[in-house]
Amino acid sequence: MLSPHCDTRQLPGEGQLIPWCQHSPGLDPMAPKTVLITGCSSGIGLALAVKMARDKQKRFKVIATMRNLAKRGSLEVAAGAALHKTLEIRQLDVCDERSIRSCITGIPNRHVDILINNAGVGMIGPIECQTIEEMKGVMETNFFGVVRMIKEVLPDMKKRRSGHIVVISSVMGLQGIMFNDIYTASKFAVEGFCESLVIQALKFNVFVSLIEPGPVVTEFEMKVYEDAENSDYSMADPETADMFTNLYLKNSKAIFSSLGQTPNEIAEVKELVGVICAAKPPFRHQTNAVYTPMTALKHADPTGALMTDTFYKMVFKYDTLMHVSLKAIKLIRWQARKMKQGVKMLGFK
Ligand SMILES: NC(=O)C1=CN([C@@H]2O[C@H](COP(=O)(O)OP(=O)(O)OC[C@H]3O[C@@H](n4cnc5c(N)ncnc54)[C@H](OP(=O)(O)O)[C@@H]3O)[C@@H](O)[C@H]2O)C=CC1
Ligand SMILES: CC1=C(/C=C/C(C)=C/C=C/C(C)=C/C=O)C(C)(C)CCC1
Repeated sequence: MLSPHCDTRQLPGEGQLIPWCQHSPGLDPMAPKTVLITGCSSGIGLALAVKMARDKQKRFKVIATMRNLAKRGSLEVAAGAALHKTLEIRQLDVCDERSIRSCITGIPNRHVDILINNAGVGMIGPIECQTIEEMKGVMETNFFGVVRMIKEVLPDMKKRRSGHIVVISSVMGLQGIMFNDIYTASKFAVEGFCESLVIQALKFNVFVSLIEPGPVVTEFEMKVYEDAENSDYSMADPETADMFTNLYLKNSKAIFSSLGQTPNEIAEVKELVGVICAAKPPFRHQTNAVYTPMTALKHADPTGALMTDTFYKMVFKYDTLMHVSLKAIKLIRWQARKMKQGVKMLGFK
């Protein structure tokens, strides 16, 4: 019989049911795993921290970190009874090595089973209007933030011959989107770094997984739109400035409203928690099946022509058709959600 901490869910692409506790052979399978998550003041980090801390099988002890502890209120409320039981809140700024070291050193035996690199910032707009310092800021958080965290925990994981490093990347880690040049570059950097590291890590029984969400409705979206509203576009030529404000922003809002997932959907069992608990965690996992055909364009044609032609036409030629399709997708997803709610209310799983 399996222990109560073993999970036999069948994950997509897996042919057999495997108990998750085989993930760390040699360790007490009953002991909860210590999970450290960065950027838990809002959005995906907060949702995931709560989901894991409130796990019915009590498989996790969550160290939910944030750079500014004054923002802990929402997490404390959402965690409810899990606070100080299966969830602790700690300060950690991924741009500050001392803050990282002090947080990790404060954990008994520096023992982190699962590291979830979630902290990140967005940046949109024409590059003519962004300073190199601002661009470096995005790389500092999204790329070097991940590198700093992994450098701190990997040696311990290697010694223990066990561990899982999860990185919240993005579909923009796979494919560029206009006016997201620097953000995309930061996520490509993360993907390249992890793709190189994964093989060496595997030799030490340490898994690396990249999670690639499409648009998720969080403060991330609000922050980039707010920045966009307050930015000065006089450094860009009028055609580029107009393309960004009147074409990109309009299209992006439509994409978020039709394809956007909620942070809770990302944290849901078959998404992040499913990947984390898999016996053999996948290296890459996209969370939004509706968005996946878009990223597939790149792999279908290595010359890049299929992807660039399609995106060019979507933006500049078939704008109206794209909006009609997005509205149809929004309606279908709304109906699917309602049906799911109805099924839940009737008491079916
Ligand atoms: N929303 C989306 O559409 C998508 C988001 N992602 C990725 O998901 C991750 C989470 O974003 P999301 O939840 O959407 O956005 P949120 O803005 O809601 O959350 C981002 C979190 O990162 C934190 N953070 C930023 N800088 C630092 C830092 N230096 N040190 C520690 N924490 C920091 C923020 O803290 P603070 O409150 O202090 O700013 C916040 O807690 C990011 O990596 C993002 O790139 C990927 C695909 C899509
Ligand atoms: C797909 C697509 C578009 C926009 C996609 C967006 C806006 C994706 C956002 C993803 C996010 C926010 C990821 C975060 O990491 C355009 C350019 C409007 C038109 C062409 C096709």
